[in-house]
Amino acid sequence: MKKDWWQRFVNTKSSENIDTKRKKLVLFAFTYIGGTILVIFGIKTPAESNLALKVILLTTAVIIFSNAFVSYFHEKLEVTFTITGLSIIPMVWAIVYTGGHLNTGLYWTFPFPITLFILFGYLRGLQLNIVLFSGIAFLVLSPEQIEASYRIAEVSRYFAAYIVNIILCLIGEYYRSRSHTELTKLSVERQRQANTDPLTKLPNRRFINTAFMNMVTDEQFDHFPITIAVLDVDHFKQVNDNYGHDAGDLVLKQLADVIKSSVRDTDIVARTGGEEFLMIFLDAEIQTGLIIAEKVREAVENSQFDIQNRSLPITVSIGCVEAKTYQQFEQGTLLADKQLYKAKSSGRNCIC
Ligand SMILES: Nc1nc2c(ncn2[C@@H]2O[C@H](COP(=O)(O)OP(=O)(O)OP(=O)(O)O)[C@@H](O)[C@H]2O)c(=O)[nH]1
Repeated sequence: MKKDWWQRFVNTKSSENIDTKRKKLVLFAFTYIGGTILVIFGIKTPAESNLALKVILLTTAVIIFSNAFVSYFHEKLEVTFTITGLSIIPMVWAIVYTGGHLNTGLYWTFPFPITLFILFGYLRGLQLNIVLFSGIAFLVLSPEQIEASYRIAEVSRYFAAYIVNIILCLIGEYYRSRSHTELTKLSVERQRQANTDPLTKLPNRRFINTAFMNMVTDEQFDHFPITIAVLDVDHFKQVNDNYGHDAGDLVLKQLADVIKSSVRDTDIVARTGGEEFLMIFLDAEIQTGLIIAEKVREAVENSQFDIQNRSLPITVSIGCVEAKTYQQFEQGTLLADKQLYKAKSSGRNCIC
């Protein structure tokens, strides 16, 4: 909690989801369009003259169709992308080896570089494209080893066009990925600003009501019981009245540091109002919560608040309640406010 509280809560999931969605759409488009073409050519390829090609085209179609279908039922999309991506490579080699339909094999290799870049990103996509291209080059340059026969002029034009295709796809994917990263950073920074109190740099009320509330209501949140403690500066109006608003702001900044250094790293301290702070002690039943709150109260009482070459005495009152479930947490801040009111009525500089 003391440093970079935001790192604990930063949410890049929505941006990752957008990227995964894009890959998924490409995968489905590739599967349904590419798979249909494979089936058509698989059926058209005569079994007597080209059984191996027929089997490979139809088998790849079955793999990519069933892979896309199964992906509706599981979350591990990376596995889906890998299976489809890797099944493409031997199929392309087979097309080049046999020459494909009417010896047009080389022309059908052009859509695959971009598919690999989209499914695997620019780095792994480049590695897989190098593997794919090396295999194609080996086959094309070993005419005596393969069934297909390609003319020399056709092969050299093909290499030039295919390499240009890979380079353009690489450039496109690289800059797309870079702009996606930049946009994610920008969005994270905006989220951080929207959830941060500009004066104390602590989380603000918005953070508690949104990001933290989402975390608490998540099934995987296992930090109950928690103690909710509302802290309010005593007679803060007098600080403003006697020393000015800027001096009051300085006190609030120093106070934020004192509170943060008095609680545990796992605890949350937010500025939820003018001179009001909310502390959330995780894995702390009320007894532990009261001990931490007392530590905070004492630390504030014993701290020097240096304003205009003077040391101001500052005290705080704190209201604490325990929450064992997220439903209790929702009610917790209201109940803690009532406890705070009791502490104020009991003479301030105390905890209830
Ligand atoms: N400097 C400064 N003052 C603020 C800020 N937000 C609220 N305040 C002031 O905090 C003071 C709160 O005063 P009150 O609500 O009367 O409470 P109090 O004087 O602290 O008295 P008790 O809470 O009853 O002990 C007001 O003078 C507000 O103007 C802020 O961001 N900066």
